[in-house]
Amino acid sequence: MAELHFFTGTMDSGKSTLALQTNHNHAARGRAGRIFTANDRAGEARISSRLGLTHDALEVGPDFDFWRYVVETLTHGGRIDYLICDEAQFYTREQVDQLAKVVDELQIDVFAFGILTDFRTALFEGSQRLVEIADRMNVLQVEALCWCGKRATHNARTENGAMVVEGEVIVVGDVDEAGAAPADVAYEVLCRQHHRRRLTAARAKAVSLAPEPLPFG
Ligand SMILES: Nc1ncnc2c1ncn2[C@@H]1O[C@H](COP(=O)(O)OP(=O)(O)O)[C@@H](O)[C@H]1O
Ligand SMILES: Cc1cn([C@H]2C[C@H](O)[C@@H](COP(=O)(O)O)O2)c(=O)[nH]c1=O
Repeated sequence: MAELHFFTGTMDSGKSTLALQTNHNHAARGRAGRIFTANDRAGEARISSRLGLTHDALEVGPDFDFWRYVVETLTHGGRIDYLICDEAQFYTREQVDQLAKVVDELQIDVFAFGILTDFRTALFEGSQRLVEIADRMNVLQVEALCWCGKRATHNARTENGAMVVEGEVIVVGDVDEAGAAPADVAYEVLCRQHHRRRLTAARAKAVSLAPEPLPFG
């Protein structure tokens, strides 16, 4: 039986790497797949992992119709055994419903990968629908870590180094490299406590280096 799988984790937890590994393993056994992504950092129609792997992909815009694409491909003699769907948080609710229909009506496996919540801690539309209807939801085993060493569960956005909690939901970006100058817009994974306190690694360092107040009054 085909299934709709949803693999989730914070940014930088290995989702795109797993997406490309999944594709590799299925393709190696002669199965025919299609790879989709939306707004990848590497640019349109590319899927990229921080481990250095990249692959061509089909770009999913807001009007893309998975059901129509698959039916038209099959009608024209193409073969599809599975779909790899990266950055699935950016898909619309309707597109996730189309993926479920592809699984149920055409017996094609779908492997979807995406972050669950945005920088404000609200569910993304595509991820919410995947949580609601996926056959299996898997949290990635490689844990991204907060600067304090605890498991990171939240994706924080920074603007010129300062954490923000208001703004556009979709802003493509990357996590800052340790020690590098902060990008205009970047992301940092944090545990809930430090996300709640807006305590990024840079701010924690600045606070710890601040001189102790003199013990008067
Ligand atoms: N230089 C490195 N050596 C080993 N592992 C790395 C290196 N750089 C990145 N990684 C691994 O790659 C993961 C990020 O993979 P990626 O697929 O890009 O994540 P995601 O798609 O979830 O944002 C990191 O959590 C880390 O485990
Ligand atoms: C939290 C958050 C993230 N994004 C963007 C930033 C990246 O381009 C992707 C996540 O990619 P990854 O492969 O999981 O690292 O999503 C966003 O647009 N809005 C957000 O709130």
